[in-house]
Amino acid sequence: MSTLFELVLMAPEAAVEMVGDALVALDALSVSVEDADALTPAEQALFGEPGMPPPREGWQRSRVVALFPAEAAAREAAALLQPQDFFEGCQVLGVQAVVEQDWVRLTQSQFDPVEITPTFWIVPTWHEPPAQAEQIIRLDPGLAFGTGTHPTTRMCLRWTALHGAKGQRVLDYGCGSGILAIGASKFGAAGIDAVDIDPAAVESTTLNAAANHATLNAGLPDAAKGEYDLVLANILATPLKVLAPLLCQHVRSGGHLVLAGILARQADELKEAYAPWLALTVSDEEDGWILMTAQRS
Ligand SMILES: C[S@@+](CC[C@H](N)C(=O)[O-])C[C@H]1O[C@@H](n2cnc3c(N)ncnc32)[C@H](O)[C@@H]1O
Repeated sequence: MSTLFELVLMAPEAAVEMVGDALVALDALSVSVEDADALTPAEQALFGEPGMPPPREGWQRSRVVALFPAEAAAREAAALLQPQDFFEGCQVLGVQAVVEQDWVRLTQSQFDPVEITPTFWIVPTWHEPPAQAEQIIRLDPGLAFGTGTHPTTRMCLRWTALHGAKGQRVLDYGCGSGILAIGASKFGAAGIDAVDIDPAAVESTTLNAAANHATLNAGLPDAAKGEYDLVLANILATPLKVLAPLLCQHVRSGGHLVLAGILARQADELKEAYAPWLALTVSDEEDGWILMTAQRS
């Protein structure tokens, strides 16, 4: 039995779906949109009682509730969503612990093996791998962000599978569960650093790497050192823009930068942010999310 953490926010009608996608990208265990009757008295004080006109034009009188396995994950999601210009008007109402329940069983029932390519699969430990799987990442969802169920993670893994990583030095920046770093190891990377601002993610990456017999160094962001053949970063557009000089400086001549967590409509602002160092192009797209990549000359 474990405690779940609930992140509750209000969003403009036009952004509710995108906010939901972003929360899924941050590995919320579930995201639901509730109607106005679900507003607590405190929320009603902020947003008006049910039946009243919306506080602002275009606001949906409902709240978005996302469940996270850890408080740090819920607070990180809140911090990432709040300042996004795309989510302007989005207001975080709070993060709170909710009733204890057997969320392990809950999440297990929601995760099946995930196909990245016909021969590359993410397989929860309680499942048998499919017969055609040649490269397999064994991962139990819920320990940290990154289960392979979101398009952003899948696109990064697919890129690695298609391009290979044999003998390459790889940096997974914002490693979460370590899934991208472990994926790179399955394709021959040698010398992998996986870093995250969240110590729980570093711990989870270490555990998942051991379970997958992947050799890597997991640590906080300052563990990223020098130049890499491949830099993978699946975060969100705003932090990716801030991180542009740092991430580019880690790409060696001839090496690749692979970015995810970007909505299709954010492509131009990302290109602009990276233009002083690298020319990003859109390499893949799934469900409105894009993969942007660049090769250093
Ligand atoms: C969407 S998850 C991606 C997890 C995994 N790499 C994947 O592809 O599924 C983003 C991760 O980036 C981390 N993160 C967010 N901002 C960061 C920053 N400025 N520096 C390092 N890590 C960051 C978060 O803690 C989270 O684990």
